[in-house]
Amino acid sequence: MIDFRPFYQQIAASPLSDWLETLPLQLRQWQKNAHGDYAKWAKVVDFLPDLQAKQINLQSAVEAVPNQPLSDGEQQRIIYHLKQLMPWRKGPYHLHGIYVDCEWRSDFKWERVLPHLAPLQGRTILDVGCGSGYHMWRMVGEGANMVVGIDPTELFLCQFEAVRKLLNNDRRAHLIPLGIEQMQPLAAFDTVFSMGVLYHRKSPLDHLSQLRDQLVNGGELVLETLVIDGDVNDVLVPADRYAKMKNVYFIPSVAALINWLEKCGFKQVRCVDVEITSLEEQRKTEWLENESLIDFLDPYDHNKTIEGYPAPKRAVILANK
Ligand SMILES: Nc1ncnc2c1ncn2[C@@H]1O[C@H](C[S@+](CC[C@H]([NH3+])C(=O)[O-])CC(=O)[O-])[C@@H](O)[C@H]1O
Repeated sequence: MIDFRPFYQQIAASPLSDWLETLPLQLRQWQKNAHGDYAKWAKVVDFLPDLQAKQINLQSAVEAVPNQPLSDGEQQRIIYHLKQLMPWRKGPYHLHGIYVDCEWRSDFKWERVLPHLAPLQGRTILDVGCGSGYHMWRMVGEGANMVVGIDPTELFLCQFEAVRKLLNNDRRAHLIPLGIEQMQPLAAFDTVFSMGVLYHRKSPLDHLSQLRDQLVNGGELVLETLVIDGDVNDVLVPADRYAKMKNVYFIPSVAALINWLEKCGFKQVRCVDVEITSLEEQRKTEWLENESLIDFLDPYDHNKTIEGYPAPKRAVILANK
């Protein structure tokens, strides 16, 4: 089982120390209700070997460069264990010569976002809905002081811990298996990321307020979400599914989103990027058995989802508290 006590020790003398009022009890409760396969997935992390990498590169990729090339047998053993944690959605990871080619090229998103950010050097960062943690490692690569991700999906916690183990057990990033709505307001993070989460929330303005509650005064919010074309009053609320996803609630226009952020008290709200999701960024690989973007689009018109809605388009918005 994954041990969170080292994290408690690490935050005890940090700006996050108030979190110790609620976190240990919440995680004890979480453990009781965790997914039936959690114990099996956590064991996979234990089965992975303790390899010492010659170099860890987190600046241009997420990569552990091996001391010496692994034998075919060793590589196959690690691939076997990592594949017990499929589907691998967010990546890619280069781990001791093994290329974990995930469904998403999360590096594409990072390249769209990074040039616009206040420098991450020395910052304390929260990544809400961090998935397997790909972007957290890239934040560490930019010199962040501490990166905490939260994501309630147990499989992603185990993927994150597997990657951590193969990155020389790096303890500059941490994944806590909670939803944002469960976090006490800490007002302690210099930068808060919420990427790919807003459209999954039933109450988007509450989500924005919860993100604001985690920021220090003057801190920066990085919000990335699905958008539609339109003006300040245009918001799509899909009738049933959107791109085959059951849990999509609100897809605003950029103007509507900026209005929401301002209503929640954010300042200097600005849109820095809008991009249609490409078939190069989200696609099927040998690291996932499920369908991918190509199956979610109208086969005769890739500008539409299979349900007839506008195809996925994503905006990056920055704002300050
Ligand atoms: N209440 C919640 N609180 C926190 N996380 C949540 C919650 N509900 C769902 N999630 C998590 O938010 C992530 C959204 S994926 C974005 C990953 C990454 N950020 C990316 O930008 O590539 C996008 C997508 O799958 O559509 C998943 O990992 C959920 O488990």
